[in-house]
Parts: sequence; C-alpha cells; structure tokens
Amino acid sequence: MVKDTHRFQPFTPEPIRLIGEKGEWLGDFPLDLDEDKLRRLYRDMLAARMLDERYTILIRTGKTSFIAPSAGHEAAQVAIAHAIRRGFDWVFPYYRDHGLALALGIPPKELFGQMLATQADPNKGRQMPEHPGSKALNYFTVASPIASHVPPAAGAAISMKLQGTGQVAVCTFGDGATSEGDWYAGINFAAVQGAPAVFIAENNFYAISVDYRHQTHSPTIAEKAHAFGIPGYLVDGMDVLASYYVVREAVERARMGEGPSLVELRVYRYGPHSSADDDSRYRPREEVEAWRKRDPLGRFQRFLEERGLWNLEWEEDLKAEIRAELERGLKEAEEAGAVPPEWMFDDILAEKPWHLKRQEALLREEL
Ligand SMILES: Cc1ncc(C[n+]2csc(CCOP(=O)(O)OP(=O)(O)O)c2C)c(N)n1
Ligand SMILES: [Mg+2]
Repeated sequence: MVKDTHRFQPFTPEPIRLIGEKGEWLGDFPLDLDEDKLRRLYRDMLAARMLDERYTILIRTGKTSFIAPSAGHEAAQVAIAHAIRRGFDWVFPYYRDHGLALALGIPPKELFGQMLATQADPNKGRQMPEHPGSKALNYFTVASPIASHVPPAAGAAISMKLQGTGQVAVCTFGDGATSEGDWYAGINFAAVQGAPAVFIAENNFYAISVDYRHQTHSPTIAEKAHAFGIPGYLVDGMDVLASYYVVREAVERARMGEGPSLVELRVYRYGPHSSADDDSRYRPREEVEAWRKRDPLGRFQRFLEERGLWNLEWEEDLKAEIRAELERGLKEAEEAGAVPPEWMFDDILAEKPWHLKRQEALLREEL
C-alpha cells in the first residue's frame, strides 16, 4: 500500500488534480476527510472571497491605500492553512495571502486593523497595508521585497531541525519570485541542510504586467526543484483537495526528516495586480473570463453538492454569518482608533539610539 506521505509523483507533465470540472473525485485513493472538514474548506474559501471583496470596498471608499486582490487564489491559500499544524508550524507568506491568513485564524479585527493602521493591528500599524503578521500564529510579517523572505524561511527551518522541534516552515510566493536570487539562495540552502521546509509558488502567470513566458524560460516552476535535488510537484491550485493533499504530504515528509519540497499551485488572479494597476493594458478580458469558468469555489461547490453537502440555503446562511463576522471585525478595528504616529519609534532596538530620540522629539513638536 502506498503510504499517505508518498501518494503523489513529483515532476508530472500535467498538474495533479483530484476534483474534475463537474465536481467528480478523480483520486486513486479513498477520500479520508469527514463532512465537517469538507464543509470547513468551502466556508474558508467563501470567507476568503468575501474578505477580498470587502478589501476592495475599503480602497474604493478611501479607507486604505493599497490592496492586492486574491480572488482566484482561494483554493491554494485555504488548502495551505489546513495542511499545516496551526500555531505550531511557521508560515512565511507573501502579500497576496489574506485568504491564507484568515483561514489560519488571524482574527478579522487584526487583519482590518492592519489594513487601516489602527491600534487593532498587533504590529502597531507600521507596515504598508496587506502586510500582516501574527506572533500568536507564527505568521511571519510580510516582506515587500520579492523573495526576501525565502532565506529567513530556510533559516527558520534549519533552526527547527537543529533543535529537533518537529515544526515545519512553509513559505509562499508568486511565480515572479522564482526568478529572484534570494529564492535560489534560500531553497538551495534549505535543501543542502535537509531542513523541514515547504516552498510553495502560487503561480498566477503574471508578475504585475510581466507574463510567465517573459520572466522564466522554465516550462514549469515545479521542475526548478531538480536543480536543488528536491521533489517538485505541479498541482492544479484551483482544486482545493489536490492542493491540500499535496501540500499536507510535503509538510509531513518534511516533519519526518525527509527534507524540503517545492510545490507549484497553478492559480489565476481575477483582479488587477494591486489597487495601483490596470490589468486591461496587458491581458485580454477573454483570458480572465476563461479562468473564471474554472473557479475554485464553483468546482468545490459541485463536489459538495454531489455528496449532499451543499445547497443554496446553506450557502446563504454561510454568507450571512461570514458577512456579520467581517463587519464586526471591521467595526472593532475602526473603534480601536488610529495608531499614534510616535509608535513608529517603538520596538526597534533595545535601547533607542540618539538619532531616533531626536527624530521622535521633532515629531512630537509637530503633533
Ligand atoms: C525585489 C523586488 N522587485 C520588484 C518589486 C515590485 N513588485 C512588487 S509585486 C511584483 C510582482 C511579483 O509577482 P509574483 O511573484 O508573480 O506574485 P503575484 O503578485 O503575481 O502574486 C513586483 C515586481 C518588489 N516588491 N521587490
Ligand atoms: Mg504572479
């Protein structure tokens, strides 16, 4: 019998899929997730989509200054959150991961607090929007420079190995990140050290306006794993179960001491790169519409419906429940009040150096 940590072959020519377009199960092993877990995956994907829509309203109403839409990435992001041990393993995310952050359990109050720079943000409003972090959930604060969080993820994983903690470091990034020097340096070192890390590309085929074939000559991201001597998995990232099972397997193999893996989750972003982008200038509408037809929520909904686990009434109840949770979180974040500007000088060094003290004094004169 194939052990459940070695179910999948690396380097497949086609993406690994477990749910067909009509919602049928394509796996050659029995589905071992109970009804609650399946429903939870759907709920978290719906919540991710609704959080994304709420962020769009925040930018359109002038309440925040930057968003990076994640619609289209829900299956991949929710699957990652479910495939790890929450609050025990570490996540080194990137800016588009708010669906992952929410599914992992970062409270909406904290996420909105971060977007609005209010005192509800545990990081004291000192990062640009879409850059949350959570000490409680081992969610490393998002770093803007592309791929700069890959070496720290490798370092954390090496330390986990040396200390024998049994933890795993999971690091996510986009396709564009895989052409950065930091990306190669980080994964190479994790591989050499046999560190418990899983590197996951959310490949949406664009790095802002640069399409995939203009930023790498490699036909897939998964095969870049060959160069590091680690397995690389090509997966349909619009398929929540394929993403979940492959990532979970990679995480558990890392935990057992079998070293890192690279996972390519093929997704698509329906929206622009960010609120500062007009995607109609570099990609045809028909392409976006074609991907929307493969929507991860629609496909999983059909899967659940076939099993009697989804109906319209449940969907409406879920939406009302999620909407209320998000609105409550937003209200709490707003009521926490704006972050005092002088907080920017806190927690930098154990002892505040003279030049920061001087800048702080100058700022106080202005307030
Ligand atoms: C080192 C560096 N170069 C350039 C940028 C500007 N930049 C921000 S996001 C981005 C595109 C990244 O694309 P990808 O890795 O595919 O992730 P996606 O946004 O598509 O999810 C770029 C070039 C940056 N933040 N850091
Ligand atoms: Mg991309």
